[in-house]
Amino acid sequence: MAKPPASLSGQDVGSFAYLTIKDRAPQILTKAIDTLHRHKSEFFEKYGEAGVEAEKKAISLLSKLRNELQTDKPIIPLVEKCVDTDMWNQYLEHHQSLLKESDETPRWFYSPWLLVECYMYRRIHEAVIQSPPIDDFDVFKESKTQSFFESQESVIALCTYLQELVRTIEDLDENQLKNEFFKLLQISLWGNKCDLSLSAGEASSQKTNVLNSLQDLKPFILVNDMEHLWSLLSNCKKSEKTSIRVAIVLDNSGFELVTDFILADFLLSSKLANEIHFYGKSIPWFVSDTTVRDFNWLIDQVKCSNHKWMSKCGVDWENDVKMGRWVYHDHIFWTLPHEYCVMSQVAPDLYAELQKAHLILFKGDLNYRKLTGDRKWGFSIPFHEALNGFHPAPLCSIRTLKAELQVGLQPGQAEQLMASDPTWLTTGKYGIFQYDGPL
Ligand SMILES: O=P(O)(O)OC[C@@]1(O)O[C@H](CO)[C@@H](O)[C@@H]1O
Ligand SMILES: [Mn+2]
Repeated sequence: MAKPPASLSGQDVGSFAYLTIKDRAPQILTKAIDTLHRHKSEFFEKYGEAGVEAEKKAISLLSKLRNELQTDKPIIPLVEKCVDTDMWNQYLEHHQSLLKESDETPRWFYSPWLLVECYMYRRIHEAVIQSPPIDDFDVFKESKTQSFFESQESVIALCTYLQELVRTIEDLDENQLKNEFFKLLQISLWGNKCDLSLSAGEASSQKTNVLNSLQDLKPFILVNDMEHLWSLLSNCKKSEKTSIRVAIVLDNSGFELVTDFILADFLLSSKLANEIHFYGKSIPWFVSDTTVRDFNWLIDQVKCSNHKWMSKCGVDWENDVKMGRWVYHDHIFWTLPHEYCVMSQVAPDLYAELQKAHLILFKGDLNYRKLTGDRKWGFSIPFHEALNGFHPAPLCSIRTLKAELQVGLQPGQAEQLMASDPTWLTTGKYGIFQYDGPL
């Protein structure tokens, strides 16, 4: 197989990668510092003077990190011993060894964007865990919570819609069921517009009822493989398999996670699946990504709502978890900088787990970058080729475009988009359902 193309990187001045490292990353660090500041009295109340000292330490570590980034210093190894520290440091060494010839060292604006961006979030985590007793503080929790509360109206609309649908689901014919499936897939796609790292942690929520906008948003779906997903799951259902397992590799908490839960609930209620396995992050990640705490917090919030249908959803979802129909997993691989084509070597247990699924849905932009290695692929090379050997089970990326990377387009499609909207790759305005697997 030909060598894959070069990685996206901050070396390309003016590129989205470059601008993310130059502008968005320092803003995210500043916001994290500010959040710690604002919680000072809370730390004091909880831990006394030790809490205040810890807050100072975490802030000084984050300020140092911001300075390293802004002055393009070498990427240094992690120091605090954790389950993933050796793997991280080995990966950094590996990158160092690739550069031996040229006398370079891995640096913020020089190394692959995927590596340095993941590294920044891993260093934020290191700063916090090096600062006990506040070492389990999530600097992004507030933004995630805010994005959920600001989307309340949409959440209520979706929960009400779902409850009505589930009540009459037995009466739907094949075609109606398929239409509902497509609707909820699109809700989950557009839910991905609401991530917080693109807006540098500023509010990003869903204020309008997205159900009413689906028709208008259709032209913005650049690759639409929803039919394949329907064929796959409806054939599984017809073959009366004892278990149909769908894996959802989660992205953002808040509104997007609600849309994923709505889809998951529908998959079970329609018997298109009978087990949903969710994969989340084990540490705070890319501002808004879902951790187990966010997962449980959200179900709790939905349950405690005083809106009848919203709270019914929360009760059902909590029950799905209790009964093992919904299973949450985390694995350190999701917060390593590796592209997914090396998962079978780096995390064979996770790869084997994913192989058990009949379908894997990968939510969001970062998952797409890792699926395709975050490389400068041509716009029309096949998705299968960009996956570079990563085929644990039939899979589909559900993502709005927020990075200068897209494969599998029709010849001429990218050129047309570029002419009509030069920002098409990075604003989250366009989306895809891109499938790879047997047809
Ligand atoms: O994975 P998500 O939540 O859809 O997006 C993550 C993201 O905002 O982070 C990076 C910018 O910092 C971009 O790759 C991408 O747009
Ligand atoms: Mn995200």
